Amino acid sequence: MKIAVLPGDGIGPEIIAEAVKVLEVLNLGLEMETAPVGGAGYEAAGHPLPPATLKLAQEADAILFGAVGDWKYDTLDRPLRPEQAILGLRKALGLFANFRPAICYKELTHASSLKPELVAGLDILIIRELTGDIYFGAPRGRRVAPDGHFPGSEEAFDTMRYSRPEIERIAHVAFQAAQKRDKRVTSVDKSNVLETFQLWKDVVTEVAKQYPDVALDHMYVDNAAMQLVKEPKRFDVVVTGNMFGDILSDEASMLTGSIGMLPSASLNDKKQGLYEPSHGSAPDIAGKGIANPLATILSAAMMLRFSLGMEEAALKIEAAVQKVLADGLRTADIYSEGTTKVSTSQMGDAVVKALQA
Ligand SMILES: NC(=O)C1=CN([C@@H]2O[C@H](COP(=O)(O)OP(=O)(O)OC[C@H]3O[C@@H](n4cnc5c(N)ncnc54)[C@H](O)[C@@H]3O)[C@@H](O)[C@H]2O)C=CC1
Ligand SMILES: CC(C)CC(=O)C(=O)O
Ligand SMILES: [Mg+2]
Repeated sequence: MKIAVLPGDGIGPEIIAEAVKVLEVLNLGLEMETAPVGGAGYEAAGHPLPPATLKLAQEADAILFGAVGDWKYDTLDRPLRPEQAILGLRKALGLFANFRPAICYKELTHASSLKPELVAGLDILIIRELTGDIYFGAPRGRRVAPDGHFPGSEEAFDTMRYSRPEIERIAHVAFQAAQKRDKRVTSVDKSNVLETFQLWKDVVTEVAKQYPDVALDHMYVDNAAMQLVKEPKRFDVVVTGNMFGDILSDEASMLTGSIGMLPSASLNDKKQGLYEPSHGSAPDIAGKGIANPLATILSAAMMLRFSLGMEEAALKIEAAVQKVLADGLRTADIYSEGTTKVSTSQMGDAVVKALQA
């Protein structure tokens, strides 16, 4: 099994190092090859997604991805910005289905932004459509300013767009995921305002007829954002578009204690997948050794489960994460009084030790 390891920028290399440690100790015979991506790709090869990195990703059985981006690249034009690397990989590999499980470990109910009783036992699965919507819709651009200057500063536009097949396939993914869980799907849209999401709602409703065992409800995204903090346990599977899913998953992460706890899997129809934490490159804490590596380690577990068929090893990693939390080890983002604060690498070492026990 060949894994493309793409650490990226900011805390990317720090958290990926811990996930790699964890995979190595399991001795699964994985062949891991590292390549630069994002700002690191730009520095090494003049492009955030160098052709050699893309080729490695395309030929791998799975991709383990850190994060890309740094404020210092904000002045670059869009195709050269580090973030284009992750968008480009998602598009090139057809990774349309993004799974973001928001699980509140019982040890972290007090680290959540909500009252412990609201999040105890929380287990939501956000399924975000990942290759459509306003992040990819054409046309987009900036109008040339009257003085002929380009990019112009007069007007800018992006296009929100979904086609029926795109909505159908993500709806099937959501209903099939719900069948293995609590059999409830909430489809989040903005159909009271947007044509795109009227189509979304119609198509999801049609697809639901093929899954009579799953209960479907619809919710506007503004209300969903509110319900997530009011009564998060009312949700089981949430299915939504690319942008709403991006925003709601960051919000949901705070129910689990930290964005450093939210893993993700991005799959195509061949089950080839890219696995990354749901957070970004966190330039504000990069290089300090304080980032939480657990979202990345849990993403590696999802990789073993979804792309490599190694369920047992995935369960072992998840149990090891639970053990280190039960032992009271916490990175700064999930620290609370009475627990032991550890660094990024100490957290990774603790997971490794739990796996060896
Ligand atoms: N998939 C990707 O590569 C993504 C890249 N980005 C990029 O990352 C850069 C920073 O973006 P932000 O909006 O600041 O989002 P971010 O997710 O990087 O950080 C938001 C906040 O969460 C904290 N945080 C994030 N991950 C953490 C971890 N593992 N442990 C502890 N704290 C953590 C950060 O310190 C920061 O305070 C930007 O360039 C952005 O475009 C953002 C999201 C996803
Ligand atoms: C570059 C962004 C679209 C990445 C992001 O925020 C995400 O995937 O959560
Ligand atoms: Mg995001």
